[in-house]
Amino acid sequence: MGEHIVPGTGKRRLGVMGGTFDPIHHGHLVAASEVATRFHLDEVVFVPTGQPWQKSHQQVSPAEDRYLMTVIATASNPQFSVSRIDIDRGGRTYTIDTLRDLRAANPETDLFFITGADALAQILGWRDADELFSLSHFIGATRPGHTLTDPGLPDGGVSLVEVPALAISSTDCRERVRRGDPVWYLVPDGVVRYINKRGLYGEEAPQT
Ligand SMILES: Nc1ncnc2c1ncn2[C@@H]1O[C@H](COP(=O)(O)OP(=O)(O)OP(=O)(O)O)[C@@H](O)[C@H]1O
Ligand SMILES: O=C(O)c1ccc[n+]([C@@H]2O[C@H](COP(=O)([O-])O)[C@@H](O)[C@H]2O)c1
Repeated sequence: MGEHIVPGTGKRRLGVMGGTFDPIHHGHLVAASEVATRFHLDEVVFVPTGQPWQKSHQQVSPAEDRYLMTVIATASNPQFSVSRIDIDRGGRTYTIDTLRDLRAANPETDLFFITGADALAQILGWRDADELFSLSHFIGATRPGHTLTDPGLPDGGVSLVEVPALAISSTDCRERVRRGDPVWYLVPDGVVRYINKRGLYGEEAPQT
């Protein structure tokens, strides 16, 4: 365990950044970019959740809005792409389904699932946690306010990596918009404009 580069197998290396992305912010983008460089990834695919079951107690913006914000935020980076698989599958989103589908669509590819320290600490509570590690390597990225520790995950299945710390959360971005405070420079400019255009996070915001 610890920060190390997983030895190459000669296969294509695909990073997978799953998230609710409500909205996507620069913390997500910096984590993906840093991990891509350190782990020599060929591509990072961002996968917005359909229904994030662990956030069922809170209101979540429509999947199409979260998907479009993710496309806008990643469009200028040739190494980044966005997948609709979790949205189009329907129902609650489980990472085991995400990885099975990506594995089926990309047979000659090594998968690297990227999570923040908060999500990494929860993985043993995810559906079919044992099988997750046979489908993908997991990379836990530092996140301000969350300690990056080994939560007892399988040997060799997880790497921890220090990324430049950005104390940004989607929760904070939503609250700032609700209060009328700016989110410029916390999220990409196009995402600020999209939030304004769609009236997200205000009193009249569209809901799922
Ligand atoms: N600032 C950040 N630095 C590193 N990783 C992050 C950061 N923000 C989010 N992540 C990671 O990105 C993934 C997707 O996060 P998510 O879309 O839930 O954003 P969030 O900011 O945690 O949202 P919310 O505040 O609504 O819970 C998770 O693995 C999360 O740990
Ligand atoms: O598979 C699960 O049981 C599971 C439980 C919670 C979160 N996840 C995944 O973790 C990623 C980050 O989730 P979130 O809720 O922090 O946006 C996203 O890809 C989710 O689908 C997955």
